[in-house]
Amino acid sequence: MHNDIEKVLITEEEIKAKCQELGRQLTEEYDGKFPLAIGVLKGAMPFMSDILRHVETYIEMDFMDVSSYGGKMRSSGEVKIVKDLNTQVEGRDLLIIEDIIDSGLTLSYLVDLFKYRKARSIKIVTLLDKPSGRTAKIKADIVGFEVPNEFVVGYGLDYEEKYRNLPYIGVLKPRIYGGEEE
Ligand SMILES: O=P(O)(O)OC[C@H]1O[C@H](OP(=O)(O)OP(=O)(O)O)[C@H](O)[C@@H]1O
Ligand code: HPA
Ligand SMILES: [Mg+2]
Repeated sequence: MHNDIEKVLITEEEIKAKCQELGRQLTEEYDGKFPLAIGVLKGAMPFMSDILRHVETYIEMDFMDVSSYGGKMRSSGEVKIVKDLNTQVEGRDLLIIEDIIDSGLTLSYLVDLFKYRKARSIKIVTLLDKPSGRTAKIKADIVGFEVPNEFVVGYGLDYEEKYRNLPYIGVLKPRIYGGEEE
């Protein structure tokens, strides 16, 4: 698996330190508010698990499973709800947790949905931001790292459902996705 990676963009140590830093920031932001943290499956799972362990105030967790890439490298443009929340969001302070904002289509769909459901406030924390991929008008409130215009894998992010369990963020060798070898 590690042999499929051409280069590491963000190391395991850098991710750990960032989760600590952002967790502290969220503790200050949400102290006394009991927000609902919403993890966007499947990609946000490792980041959500690591960042929330550094949030030292009451927080509720729920999950939404949406998919638009279907394991591929380009968004289908259509966001599908695979699993909805179990929690009512009306009047709640929401914290959406994402692994990456690329085109922004997933998050703009979710933000619209939660506004329609009358959330009190909506904030977004994302581990990665790829501004060059953006087609929808959406911005995260908290960003871990900015990444270049490359397809990245690891720490939740997949290519054809593989590599989510890598502890770092990297770029695949071109032969893995059928490109030219370097
Ligand atoms: O900004 P966008 O272009 O919408 O891309 C970001 C979304 O795409 C990926 O999810 P995907 O649909 O691949 O589902 P997954 O998390 O199950 O891999 C990623 O986890 C984000 O949720
Ligand atoms: O760069 C990416 N990698 C993996 N999944 C993704 N979903 C949106 N962008 C990406
Ligand atoms: Mg995916």
